Order: sequence, then structure tokens, then C-alpha cells
Amino acid sequence: MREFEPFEVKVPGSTANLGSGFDSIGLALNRFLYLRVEPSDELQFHAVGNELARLNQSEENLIFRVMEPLFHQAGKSFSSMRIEVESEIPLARGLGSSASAIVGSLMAANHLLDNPFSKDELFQLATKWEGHPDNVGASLYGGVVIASWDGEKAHCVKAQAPPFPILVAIPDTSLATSRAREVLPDHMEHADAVLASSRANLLTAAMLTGDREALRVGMQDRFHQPYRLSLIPGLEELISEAPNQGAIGVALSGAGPTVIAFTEDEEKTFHYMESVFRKNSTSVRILRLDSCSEGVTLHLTKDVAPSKVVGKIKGENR
Ligand SMILES: Nc1ncnc2c1ncn2[C@@H]1O[C@H](COP(=O)(O)OP(=O)(O)OP(=O)(O)O)[C@@H](O)[C@H]1O
Ligand SMILES: N[C@@H](CCO)C(=O)O
Repeated sequence: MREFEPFEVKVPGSTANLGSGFDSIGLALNRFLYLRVEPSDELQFHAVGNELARLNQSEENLIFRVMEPLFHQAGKSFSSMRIEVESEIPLARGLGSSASAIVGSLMAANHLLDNPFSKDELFQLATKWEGHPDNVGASLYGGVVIASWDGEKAHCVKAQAPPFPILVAIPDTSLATSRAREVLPDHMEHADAVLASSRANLLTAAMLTGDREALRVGMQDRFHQPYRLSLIPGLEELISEAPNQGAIGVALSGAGPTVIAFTEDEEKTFHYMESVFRKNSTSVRILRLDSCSEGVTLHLTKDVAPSKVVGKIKGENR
């Protein structure tokens, strides 16, 4: 049995495709995945808590599937250990659950190997696993990440989250990213692509300056939302009307079905979002979340205060 001090990895969830930043702009949120690792004479996996109740046996192995090749890459054999995973990030809702699992697994494996891989190397590997850099970049670095991936190399710059309250409306039903990607077109009209990317440019400017007007326009996506409207009843109305209901901008979070809003009147936007989903017979949890400026962290278990484990989310019980 390999001996090591038990440790915990804490990974923020994230929203990706922020506004018009499709496959590019991600924001870390204060909703976390916890990976607790301790020595064991066999390979053991335990998922605890409600959010992971839907994981099936083969899905649980995503953690080990990500860890094992890193050991081989470092010329080491994958040893036995006990891993407990607890998550506040709902599965397949567009809040980066898979990215948090990938980032947490890479961080844990790197620690067990005495950190031979740099943070950028972990980012490259995480992007390959996830297939896009925005969720994994946000989980790894925290804050806002503005990223690009050409299929070979990922680049990213970290910026600050805009200073406006964030609401996320999380439908009860899940939507796999793979399914939401199937509805995307192979091509876009040139003029539409120019408009879409100019809005993404404004969104980047908003992330760098906090400019409200740039955020309002930059939140209006043309790359994926028009094609995904039919998958999320009420989304079309929310996008067009929420700006008259206290929101600065509303967008699909990741591949959906969660909808994220930056708001100037939290109560008004909250009640409006609630009413639109109710009208569309969709049951939702609406949470007030904060951005998370710090990315993944690792602490020895003996240094983790029990009260810090699975913190309460502001707005959870509203
Ligand atoms: N903690 C976890 N442990 C193991 N597998 C996980 C974990 N979290 C997510 N997964 C896997 O990832 C799948 C969800 O990934 P998917 O990309 O569809 O959604 P998401 O990551 O929640 O959303 P998005 O990428 O749009 O933000 C789950 O069904 C499961 O297979
Ligand atoms: N960028 C991805 C979602 C992030 O997982 C998509 O919209 O398909």
C-alpha cells in the first residue's frame, strides 16, 4: 500500500459559454466538488451526497480514468487508494460538473506524484479531457478565464468577474452536453459570425473593465443559443424580457439547461425567472451565487476545518 497523508481537493464549479463567449469564456462559481483521498490497500470509490446520486458505476470511474494516465505519463504505476467524492455541483446542468471532476482528479494525481506537472500542463490535459477550455480553465484558475483551444494547444487569460450579483436557475431535468451539441450547425453565415464575435469581444472588454453596457451587449450570444432554444422551454422569453426585469443580461450556462443572469435588481429578476419557468411547467431551483476568485486548492485533511467542508450556499433557502 502506498503511504501518503490524507488530503482534500476542493474544486469550484463554473459556468461556461459565458454570454457570447462560446467555448471560450468561463466563470468559477462558489459551488464546489470535494475529492478526499486516503491510503487504502485497494482501489475504492465512494460518491456521497444528493448531487452525485445519479452517477452510475461506470461514470464514477471518470475520476480514475483521468488519474491513471497521469501516473503512466510520469512513469509510475497507478496505486490503490480510497477516494470519496462529494459535490454541490449538479450533474449535467451546465455548471461544469464534469470539468470539476477532471480538474480535481488531475490535481489529486499530480499531488500523489509529487507535482511533476505544471498548472499549465494540467490545463492542457484538462482541456483535452473536457473538449473545451472554459469550464476547466475556470475550475483550475478561478475568476473569469478567457480561453481559446485549437484542438492542440489551449491558451487562457484570467480576468475579474464583473461586479454584479449572479442568479442561476437550475432546472430539475438534466441535459447532457453531448445532446446539446448535436443541435449546433456545421456552418454560420459570415455576417452572423462577425456580429457574434464582435459581441464576444465586448464581453471580454466587460470582463477586463467591469463596463455595464459592454456586459449587456456581450451577453447576447449568436453562436449557440439560437439553436438550443427548443431544448430549454422559456429560454427565448428570458433572453428577450429579463433585461426589462432587473437583469443586465441572461444566457444559457454552459450547454444548459441552467440559465445564468447578471442582475441589478436581484429580487425582480428572481421572481421573473421563477414565473417564466413556472409558466413553462419547469421546476427550478434559483440560487444567488458568487464568483469564486480562487481555483482548485489542495489541503492535507488534518488542516481542513470540519466546518469548511461543504459550506452553505448563500441564497440556497430563499
Ligand atoms: N463527480 C463526478 N464523478 C464522476 N463523473 C462525473 C462527475 N461529475 C460529472 N461527471 C460525468 O460528467 C457528466 C456530466 O457532464 P456534462 O458535460 O454532460 O455536464 P456538465 O459538466 O454538468 O455541464 P457543462 O459541461 O455544460 O457545464 C455526468 O453525467 C458524468 O458522466
Ligand atoms: N461549451 C460547451 C458546454 C460547456 O461544457 C457547449 O456549449 O457545448
